[in-house]
Amino acid sequence: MGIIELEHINVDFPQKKGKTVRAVHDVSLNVEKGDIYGIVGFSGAGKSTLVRTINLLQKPTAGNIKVDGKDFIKDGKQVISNKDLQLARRKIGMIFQNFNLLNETTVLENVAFALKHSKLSDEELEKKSLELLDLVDLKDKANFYPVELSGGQQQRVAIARALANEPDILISDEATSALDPQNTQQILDLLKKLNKKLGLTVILITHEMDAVKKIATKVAVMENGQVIENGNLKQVFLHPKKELTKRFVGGSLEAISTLSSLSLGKLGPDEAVYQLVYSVANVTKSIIVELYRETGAEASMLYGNVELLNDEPIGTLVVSVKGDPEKQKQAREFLEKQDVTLTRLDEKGNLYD
Ligand SMILES: Nc1ncnc2c1ncn2[C@@H]1O[C@H](COP(=O)(O)OP(=O)(O)OP(=O)(O)O)[C@@H](O)[C@H]1O
Repeated sequence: MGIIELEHINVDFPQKKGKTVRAVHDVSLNVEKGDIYGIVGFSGAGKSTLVRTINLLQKPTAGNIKVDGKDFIKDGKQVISNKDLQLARRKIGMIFQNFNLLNETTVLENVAFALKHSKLSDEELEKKSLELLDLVDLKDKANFYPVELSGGQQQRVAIARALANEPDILISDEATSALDPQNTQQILDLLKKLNKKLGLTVILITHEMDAVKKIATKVAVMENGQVIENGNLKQVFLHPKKELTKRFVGGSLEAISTLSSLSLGKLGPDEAVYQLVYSVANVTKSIIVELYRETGAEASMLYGNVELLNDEPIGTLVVSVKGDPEKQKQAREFLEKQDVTLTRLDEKGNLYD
């Protein structure tokens, strides 16, 4: 049993003249307790609308929703009372791209605000808020105002506030999108720490595959309101089935920027660029050397990197293979037989089509 079970969810928005927009279309997802579940897709894919159904900030038009064993929606109808929903929502924290902090109050008061419904005394409230700030390493900023903090620090305050009611689930909606790479890394590290330390289940909505690669255990790719591919991160990353997923996986920002800085110019008919993604543990021999030995085709390396995908080393190589059409064919056949995910790229690092 998953902590979040979504079955056949539709979300329709009525438009003028009786038309409707289907923002979420027949989505089923099962999130297990302790998952860091990445949901990726371009802007407008339906990510936010989908996750807002989890706590019924957005009511679905059809489908079933069950959270922590409790039915929220059955056949598109709310079956949880509003009072129970209010309590259940406290166990689902949310953080957003723009932090949503109260700028006229201190960091400490921002966190304490989330506990205003509790019966804690002022003293207990302050103690608990300081503990939460300690958890995100910001105890020393308790009396600062949000504007006096960096973006990354403001997001950490938002995380402390989201944790005030000891939620089981934290929904992060593009929480790192407005941050620079260093602050992004800090927030991702913090989410992973909270996942490990508190057993927090995290839903990570993002348009950046790089964020998902760093911490997610599972991933769902959305397009036009639908989940087009989902599963274990490594499985999806190493064996993407859909073109869009390949684009996200292959769209390693670093590889693309390296390729564009090389300014290769239009590729000739005797040249092809390939991206190879593989598990370092499985591929021990040099594919480039073997390629030459087997086919006589020469490959030069344009980009190479090893990164940790959820703590497992994954290699990415971008190579340019030169040779006449017959050699190209042999080279491609050889590469396809290897234990790698092969994607052909154009001179700018985009998918070749
Ligand atoms: N309240 C609404 N009324 C009408 N259409 C809406 C509404 N909310 C969202 N949509 C539409 O639903 C689709 C999905 O939007 P959604 O915000 O969920 O996408 P997203 O993947 O989260 O993108 P982004 O990252 O840009 O928010 C879009 O086409 C959007 O225009």
